[in-house]
Amino acid sequence: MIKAGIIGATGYTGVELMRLLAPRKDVSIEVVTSRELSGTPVADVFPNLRGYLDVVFTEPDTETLAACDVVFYATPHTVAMNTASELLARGVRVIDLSADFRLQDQAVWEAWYKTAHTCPELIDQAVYGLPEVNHESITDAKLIAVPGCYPTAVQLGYLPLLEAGLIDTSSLIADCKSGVSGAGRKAAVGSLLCESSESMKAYAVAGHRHLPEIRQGLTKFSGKDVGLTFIPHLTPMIRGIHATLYASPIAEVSQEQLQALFESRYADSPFVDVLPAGSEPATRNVRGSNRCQIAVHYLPESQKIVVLSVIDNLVKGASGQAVQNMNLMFGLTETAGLDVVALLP
Ligand SMILES: NC(=O)C1=CN([C@@H]2O[C@H](COP(=O)(O)OP(=O)(O)OC[C@H]3O[C@@H](n4cnc5c(N)ncnc54)[C@H](OP(=O)(O)O)[C@@H]3O)[C@@H](O)[C@H]2O)C=CC1
Ligand SMILES: CC(=O)N[C@@H](CCC(=O)OP(=O)(O)O)C(=O)O
Repeated sequence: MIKAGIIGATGYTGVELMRLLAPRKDVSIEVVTSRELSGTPVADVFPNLRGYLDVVFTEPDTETLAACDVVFYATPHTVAMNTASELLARGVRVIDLSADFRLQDQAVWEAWYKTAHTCPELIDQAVYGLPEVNHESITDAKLIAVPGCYPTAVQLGYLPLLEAGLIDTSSLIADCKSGVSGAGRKAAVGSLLCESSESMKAYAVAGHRHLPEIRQGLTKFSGKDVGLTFIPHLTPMIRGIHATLYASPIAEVSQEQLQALFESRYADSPFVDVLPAGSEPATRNVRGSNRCQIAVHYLPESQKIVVLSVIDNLVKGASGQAVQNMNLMFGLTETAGLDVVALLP
């Protein structure tokens, strides 16, 4: 039985971790933290978990958390970097859903997150938790940096093209849309129903903190510098990321060749579903599931490749991917507890 702790269990990703882990017979959720709701039973706040999880929120406390085999940080950026090293020193495996250990260049991280990194010595030890790329190293990892939601959708979409060296890397364009749960559960005017429904807008056009994370991954896949324009948009849905990715081939390509490339690259990836040629994936078809659905199109008239990639930001974009990493770290079946069909409608 794997003993698990969740720091920040009242946020959207924390609640999603509880939803995915509570029914499992091979995992026991021992500690769930919330500073605000310490002392309150989980089911009083989240009645969907009644009968599945009989624990009480507690204050985050290293001593209590150290009794776990694995601790998930479902906390805002800059929390994990202050206490993860104590847990690791006590033999606990750490899976961080925030960005504290995602960027390998400390200076770049500090520039984008606008603060000094308090635990730079762990940056090199952290494994970037994208199993479709780092499957082997995740198995041996003690500390996982779970990728961000946009970076998951964008990297999985561009990966086969970059590894195969098929596209011009100097001017990639990632046009991305997110549901409002991506902004977290904290009260914020922009997340109010009256502000976010019946409307759609781009944001962080001048620079979003996922830009360096995506660029870091794409550069590794291609072995070349990558020029990337990444524009996120807020859309009036709760869950979902839709990424439309543009690329120019450097030599002649065909739809059949691209389709075969994507299908063979993801043949052994249980959570990447390459759709038939001509498909137009929708976020609703991955809602609540850990799947990334991808369609690749070649447009002969403009000579552009367009990849469409959709995920649920809270599942493959965060908590589901975190559980996928846990499964690999503990030698379990990669799909354990994640074989869930998307919710429709
Ligand atoms: N929402 C999404 O789609 C995605 C989120 N992420 C990342 O996952 C992390 C969590 O996101 P999300 O669930 O949306 O966030 P929320 O804002 O919904 O929840 C944050 C949680 O962290 C706790 N918390 C806040 N500050 C601290 C602190 N200093 N120490 C301990 N606990 C703290 C809060 O509880 P309390 O204050 O009561 O302690 C709360 O439970 C973030 O880093 C986010 O960037 C990644 C990918 C997608
Ligand atoms: C819609 C929305 O606000 N999305 C968030 C990104 C989601 C997320 O939390 O990603 P990180 O883990 O990297 O922070 C944003 O743009 O800030």
